[in-house]
Amino acid sequence: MAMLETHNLNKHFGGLHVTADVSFTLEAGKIHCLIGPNGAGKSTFFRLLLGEHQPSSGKIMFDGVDITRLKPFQRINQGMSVKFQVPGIFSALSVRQNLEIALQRRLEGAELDAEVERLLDFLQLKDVASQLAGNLSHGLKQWLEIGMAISLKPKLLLLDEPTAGMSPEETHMTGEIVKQLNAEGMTVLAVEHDMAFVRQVAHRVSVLHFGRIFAEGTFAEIVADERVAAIYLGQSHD
Ligand SMILES: Nc1ncnc2c1ncn2[C@@H]1O[C@H](COP(=O)(O)OP(=O)(O)OP(=O)(O)O)[C@@H](O)[C@H]1O
Repeated sequence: MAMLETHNLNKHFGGLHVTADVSFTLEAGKIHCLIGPNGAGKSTFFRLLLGEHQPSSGKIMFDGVDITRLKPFQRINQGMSVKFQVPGIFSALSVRQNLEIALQRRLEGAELDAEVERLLDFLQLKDVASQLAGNLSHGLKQWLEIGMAISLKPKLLLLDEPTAGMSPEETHMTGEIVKQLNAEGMTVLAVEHDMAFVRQVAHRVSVLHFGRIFAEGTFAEIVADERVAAIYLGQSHD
C-alpha cells in the first residue's frame, strides 16, 4: 500500500521547471531515500510534500487522502512530520524540557514522564538530559530534533539531510535510530547526500535529476547504474 503518492507533480519558478512531472510512490512501512546532484530539485520536491510550496499542477495523496491543497499544519495533523536541517529546538531549555513540550500535545502525567525517559534512552540523550539544548554537540542536537519530530507518533517521517555535518559514527547511529523507528512501523522518506547512510537504511532509492525521477531501485541497483554515476561526475557531494 502506498503511504504517499504524487501524480504528475510540477512546480515552476517563473520560467524554471524545478519539479517536472514527478509521479512518485512511497510504500507504507519502507525507508525511502531521495538522492540527486546539487540543484536537482530535492528540496523543492520536499517542500511540495510538506505544503510549503504549492504545485503548479499535479496531485499529492497521503495515506489515501488528497492533501494537495492542505496547509502544512493540516498535513501534520494527518500524520506527517518533518525534521529539517535548521534547528527547531528551544536552545534555552533543557533537553528533557524540549521533549516534554513536544510530547505534551499527546501525553500527560506518568505516561508523559515514561515517554520522555524512553526517548532519552533511545536517542542516547540520558546523560545530557538536564543540559541546555543549545549547548549540545551538533550530532546530539539532531537526535533531539528527531525526538521532537516523532513525538506525535507520525505515520510518515520526512528527514531533510539528517546526517549533514555528522561524523561517520554519528551518521551510523542516526541510521540505527531511523531503522529502529521503521521497525516500530514508521514510514520514512529521507533526502540525503551521504551514501553510507543510504546504503545502511534505504529499502528503496529514487534519483532526482533536473527535477525528474531519473532512476529508482534498491541501493545496489542504483550504485550499479552507470547513468546515475554519470550525472554525479564532476559534482561535489557535500
Ligand atoms: N523559491 C525559488 N525561486 C526560484 N528558483 C528556485 C526556488 N527554489 C529553488 N529554486 C531553483 O530550483 C532548482 C532546484 O533547487 P532545489 O533546492 O530544489 O535543489 P536540491 O536538489 O535540493 O539542491 P541541493 O542538493 O543543492 O540542496 C535550483 O536551480 C534552484 O535555484
